[in-house]
Amino acid sequence: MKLIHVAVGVIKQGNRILLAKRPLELHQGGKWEFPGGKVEQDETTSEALIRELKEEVNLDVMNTSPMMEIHHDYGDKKVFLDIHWVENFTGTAQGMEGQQVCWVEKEDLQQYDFPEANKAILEKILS
Ligand SMILES: Nc1nc2c([nH]c(=O)n2[C@@H]2O[C@H](COP(=O)(O)OP(=O)(O)OP(=O)(O)O)[C@@H](O)[C@H]2O)c(=O)[nH]1
Ligand SMILES: [Mg+2]
Repeated sequence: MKLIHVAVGVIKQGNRILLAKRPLELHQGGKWEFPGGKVEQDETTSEALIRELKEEVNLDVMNTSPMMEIHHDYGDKKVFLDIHWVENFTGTAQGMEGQQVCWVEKEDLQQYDFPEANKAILEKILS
């Protein structure tokens, strides 16, 4: 099975984190996620994330910093999530692909339904 390298951004503004809802037709559709997407050839994780965050939520990101890496096997798909903190950006978040986005207080994150692989990310954010 192919391994998918994904750049994932935990976008932070004060005590709030940006979440986006995955479109129903996609893998893990209907769940909330941290915005991001596949890393393409010849791109660093940070470059991929900066590109994806512009495309998906219209934010202009200056830089990102590594937070953690997660390998997860969904059975139908294997993912390598390369997660970065994103704290330096400008613009107003909006779902450019019609997806819902929202800023959520850290303490309220556990009320949202995330893909299985995201458990460890939540623990890290709350630690
Ligand atoms: N962006 C993002 N992807 C996540 C998270 N957690 C998680 O398991 N994933 C998985 O990472 C994979 C890559 O997501 P993606 O947005 O780049 O790709 P996609 O499903 O849109 O596929 P496509 O671009 O081929 O249509 C998906 O299988 C998704 O389920 C997360 O928090 N954020
Ligand atoms: Mg994506």
